[in-house]
Amino acid sequence: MKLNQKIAIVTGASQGIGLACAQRLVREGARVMLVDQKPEVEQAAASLGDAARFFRADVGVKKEVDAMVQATLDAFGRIDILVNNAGVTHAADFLDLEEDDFDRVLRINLKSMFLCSQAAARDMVKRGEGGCIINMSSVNAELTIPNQVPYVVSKGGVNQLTRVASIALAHYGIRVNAIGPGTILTELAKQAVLGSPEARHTILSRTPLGRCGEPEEVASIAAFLASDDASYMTGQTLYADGGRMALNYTVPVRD
Ligand SMILES: NC(=O)C1=CN([C@@H]2O[C@H](COP(=O)(O)OP(=O)(O)OC[C@H]3O[C@@H](n4cnc5c(N)ncnc54)[C@H](O)[C@@H]3O)[C@@H](O)[C@H]2O)C=CC1
Ligand SMILES: C[C@H](O)[C@@H]1OC(=O)[C@H](O)[C@@H]1O
Repeated sequence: MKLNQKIAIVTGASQGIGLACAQRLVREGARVMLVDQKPEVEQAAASLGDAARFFRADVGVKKEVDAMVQATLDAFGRIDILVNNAGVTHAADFLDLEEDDFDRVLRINLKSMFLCSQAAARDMVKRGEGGCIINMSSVNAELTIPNQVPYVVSKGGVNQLTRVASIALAHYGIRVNAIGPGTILTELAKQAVLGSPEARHTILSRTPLGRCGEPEEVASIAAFLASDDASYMTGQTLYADGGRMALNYTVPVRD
């Protein structure tokens, strides 16, 4: 139980990687505020028992982020860990992409992480006992998917936000790191890149471990980064992608 009595916020926690992170942090002894815009977040929190609460918010809206932080302080009295996980994608070719779609993805995937980090860090600084922020980036911070322009742009920004926030907050004992998953078996990936056998084959042909990842294999990294086992790590992005998805290298796909 490496996170005994720590208080965590996990955004995008109704399903997928976020829910897996909340489950693992609870297993490690933390108490967790699950945050999501979807009503399913209530059921997700209920599945975790007394160690969890829920708050519905659009984390790309400052007013709702401030309310999320206040609700966490009201419920648990402090914030030790923030997992910025909420994210969306939008598929469109560069020349067809609409401004509103670009803005929406950047607001949710990148601006939200700034808003949540600033709001949580202000409480951590006030309390003077340090803290930990974990941003959910992606291999797509470095590997481009041509028809997912705002997604790859947002994830590149997440890596830089992680670095700049880590420098700004180090003096206060607040560590800021990111996780860069490869293709993980969630609704997002199923809709974005796993929609056909051909698409799945393409991804697996560039994945040396020969399979997509499970949400729990990302959650274990979040639990590590949140714990004192990572006490000397800040400003880093840890990739969990089954082996770098190299552009020209392919591996035999084991069906
Ligand atoms: N699934 C994958 O292959 C990979 C996912 N990621 C990242 O992991 C994170 C989680 O992704 P998945 O679990 O796959 O997605 P998902 O689509 O299964 O779950 C995302 C959750 O975030 C919530 N959400 C979306 N916009 C929100 C907002 N404005 N406010 C609050 N909640 C919001 C959704 O309601 C949903 O419950 C995302 O940041 C994604 O970019 C990164 C690499 C790979
Ligand atoms: C939306 C992407 O295609 C999905 O999320 C990621 O970051 C991985 O590249 C997945 O394929």
